[in-house]
Amino acid sequence: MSDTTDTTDTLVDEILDPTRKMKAVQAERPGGAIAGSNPATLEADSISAWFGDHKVLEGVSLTMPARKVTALIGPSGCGKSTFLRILNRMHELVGSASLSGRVLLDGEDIYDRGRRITHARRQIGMVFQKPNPFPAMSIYDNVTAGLKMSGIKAGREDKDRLVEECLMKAGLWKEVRDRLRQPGGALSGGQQQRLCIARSLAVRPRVLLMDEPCSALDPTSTRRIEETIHELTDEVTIVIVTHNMQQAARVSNQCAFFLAEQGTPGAIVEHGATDAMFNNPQDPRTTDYVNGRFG
Ligand SMILES: Nc1ncnc2c1ncn2[C@@H]1O[C@H](COP(=O)(O)OP(=O)(O)OP(=O)(O)O)[C@@H](O)[C@H]1O
Repeated sequence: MSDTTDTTDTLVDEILDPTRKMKAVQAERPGGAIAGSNPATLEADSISAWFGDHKVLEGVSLTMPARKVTALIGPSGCGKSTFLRILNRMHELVGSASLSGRVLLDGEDIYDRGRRITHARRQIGMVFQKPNPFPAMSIYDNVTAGLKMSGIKAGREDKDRLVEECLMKAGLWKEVRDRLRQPGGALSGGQQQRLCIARSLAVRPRVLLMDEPCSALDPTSTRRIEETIHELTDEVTIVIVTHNMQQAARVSNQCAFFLAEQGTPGAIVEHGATDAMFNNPQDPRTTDYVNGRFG
């Protein structure tokens, strides 16, 4: 067996058994390391962001604890999606975009010089507003597509196990197990979104970012995704942008309320436990927003 195959097999084993990698990492580097595969705490420290000269975020600091769901709420244009995209280095894909501040994944700055962008993206996955499976690709290949993009090769048996595991976690296995070779594009919108979640999980992210994942879905599919979010909290830290206050209340442990007032950059007005944000907010602007008085 070649060295390449050994490395590949190890990576696949790590994907299938996250504790294996963590034990190895912890043995090598006491105190933990960025390369682990367990849910991580994500911390934004004084994040400001620009598109060209237009400052869209100002001094945003927020801790998103491991194994918790954090909801980002606020009216349109206040910078929630920009903030989310900063959390996995997607903001820098826009030519005019810039930022200041730090994003710490279990204490390690993903923007440190020398940290590869692909490393951050693999550990911090993203599910988008509109389900975006590869439509002509089979359900099975959609799930394993992330492996290929991350340069991870796997044998058939390992892939089979991984596909089943990820589809189970995404709550889709029972619906598709008899038609894994059918195209991803043939699924319903809600099923496609769960397929995208399964695809994200296949590279064993430590954090999953979700940008309005239910806004294109009907109420039943929305419920199903919310159940999936609940079931995933032991697997991955979740940060979700949502305009739906009931959804924020149902799925999140904590909320951060963003606002961009009168042409000023977006900032966090208030954040805290979801119960407190909805039932006992400290800022009158939060009270108005969560009660649907604006936005
Ligand atoms: N690619 C871009 N180029 C230039 N400006 C942008 C770009 N993307 C977002 N903006 C601007 O940044 C600000 C924040 O936008 P962002 O999409 O982050 O807000 P949001 O709170 O997520 O809004 P929504 O809830 O409507 O999705 C807005 O003023 C928007 O016009």
